[in-house]
Amino acid sequence: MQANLDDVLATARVVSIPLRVRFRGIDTREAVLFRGPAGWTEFSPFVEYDDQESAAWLRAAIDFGWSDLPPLHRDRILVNATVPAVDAADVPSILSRFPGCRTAKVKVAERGQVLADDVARVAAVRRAIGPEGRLRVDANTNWNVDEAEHAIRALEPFDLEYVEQPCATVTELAEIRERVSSLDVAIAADESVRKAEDPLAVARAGAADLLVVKAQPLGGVHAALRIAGEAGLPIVVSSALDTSVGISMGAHLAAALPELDYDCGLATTALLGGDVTTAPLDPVDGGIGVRRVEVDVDLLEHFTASPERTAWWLDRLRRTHALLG
Ligand SMILES: O=C(O)CCC(=O)c1ccccc1C(=O)O
Ligand SMILES: [Mg+2]
Repeated sequence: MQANLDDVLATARVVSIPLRVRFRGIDTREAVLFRGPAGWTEFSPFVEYDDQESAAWLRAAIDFGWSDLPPLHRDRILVNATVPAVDAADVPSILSRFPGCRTAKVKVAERGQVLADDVARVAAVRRAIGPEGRLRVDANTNWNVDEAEHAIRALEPFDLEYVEQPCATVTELAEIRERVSSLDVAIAADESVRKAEDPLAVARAGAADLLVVKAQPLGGVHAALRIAGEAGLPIVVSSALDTSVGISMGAHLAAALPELDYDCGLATTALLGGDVTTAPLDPVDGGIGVRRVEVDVDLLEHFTASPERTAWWLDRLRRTHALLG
């Protein structure tokens, strides 16, 4: 499962796809697509990530394009709607992009907003999905322990399945988990897995009830599968605003897990204003299929990044590839 730089560059195409809604401060998503013997694959670390962090994303891309897949246990993955930190009034139109999804994940603790904004947004989502819907929130590390406790108590009446990464550190996660242990709200770790020196530290510390696992930052389907197995906690597979090619990587990871009790964060093509394939892995009836994706040359052309951005990405690809062992 080695791919030299020339193999990668031979088919590499850089795309720039507009987002339908601003998400984590960006309104355009850039990605490199390339093809290995096993099929199309994606390299799309966020632009601010350094080469060291991006190396795991390249390892993942090469793993998906150059190696066989592990045995799969399912051919469809139930997915959550992903609701960015929008105004409560915009919630119904966001949710309409996720047909059939029984679960919604809502971004909270957005910088520049206040708790009342989160309460209003979460209330709007609960109203839209009804009492049977499953509702989870993601704070992306943005609360300290006191803020997290205050917010979780304010949001708890809307019946939360879990709170994803309420605070930044494993120590803080352990403390907030302890403080809200009398409430029926689980604590999930995301950044403490995908950005950690040791992705298993949070599980070992007993600081989370479940783990969010993403294929690209963890070095690929095989590496993420190993980490999930060693963690011994329930897993939610999620993505990073990938094109359908990157989502396909996540879908195969989700399909390879022996147990999958939670809906996955793999419906995010619904937030993109376009895709690289004519058969996208968009959510249908609350789920996505598990299959590889063939790119469409006209769509690659349509979303081709500028010469400057293309040069930037190919340069990044070269530097990052040099870091692989
Ligand atoms: O999990 C989901 O519903 C979608 C993916 C998602 O939220 C996400 C997308 C890009 C970067 C970070 C995150 C995150 O989970 O924190
Ligand atoms: Mg998250």
